[in-house]
Amino acid sequence: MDAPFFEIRNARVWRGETLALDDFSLSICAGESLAILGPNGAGKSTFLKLLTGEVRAESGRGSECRLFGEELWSLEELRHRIGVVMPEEVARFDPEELAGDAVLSSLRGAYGRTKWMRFSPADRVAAMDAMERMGVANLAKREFGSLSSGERRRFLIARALVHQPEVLVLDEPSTALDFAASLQLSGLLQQLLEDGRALVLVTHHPGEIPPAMNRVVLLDHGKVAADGPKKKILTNERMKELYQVGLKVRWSGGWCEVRPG
Ligand SMILES: Nc1ncnc2c1ncn2[C@@H]1O[C@H](COP(=O)(O)OP(=O)(O)OP(=O)(O)O)[C@@H](O)[C@H]1O
Repeated sequence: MDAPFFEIRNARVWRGETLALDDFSLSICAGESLAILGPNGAGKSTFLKLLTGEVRAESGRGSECRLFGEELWSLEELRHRIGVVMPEEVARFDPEELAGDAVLSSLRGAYGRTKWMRFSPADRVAAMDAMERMGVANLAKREFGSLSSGERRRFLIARALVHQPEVLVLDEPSTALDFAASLQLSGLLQQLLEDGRALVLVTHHPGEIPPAMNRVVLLDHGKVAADGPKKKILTNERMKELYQVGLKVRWSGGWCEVRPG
């Protein structure tokens, strides 16, 4: 059987002087998808940084943190095995550069600026394939800065997919998207799940969790507050406890709707 993609036990993670994750335990199987929710400051980004190797858990005290079964890993290897999509990456591209180069440059670990880079025909096919999967191949020759926010977000996902990663990690992917673009994005994530792609989705909005994603983990004050099938986890009572306001949860066709209640 494959080693779990991610396994952490009894871990503490410090961000500066703040204990961001405490007594933190979580396991994600290879190929498994899940959504992570929690209030501001709950530790979601810190958890993502653990997944991508950007921060490390405190050693000792019986704690353990393994990625792909290993306690030690190289960031270079992780970058190929885990595709990460962070909306703030958009700001790293020259707006005048071709959108397709945003995807190609990912193969060299760069953000655009492909002028002096060499790419093989196979690289170009891989980039085109990733853009086609995201429905943006026809925009490859447009300037990156001329794209809508939703189109740019699709290019970011194509950038991550070009490495054929084992898992795609998305940090609040609908940030700053309008209503229609964020609905389209959720549909796109549903499609990726249906194609067998493993996703780890960090979001503030339960309504963005695609129907094909069943596991939900709630974080609160640096700890796992709940973990399980979404219909058991996203309940009126639990949402009220977590966000300290009355909320009503409804389900429709596998999508979650949360209203004041
Ligand atoms: N670089 C840092 N230095 C000091 N403290 C930090 C740093 N980054 C995060 N923290 C603190 O760690 C805690 C967890 O932060 P984190 O960003 O992981 O939460 P989050 O759930 O992603 O929040 P949000 O929903 O607001 O993005 C917070 O108390 C935060 O202030």
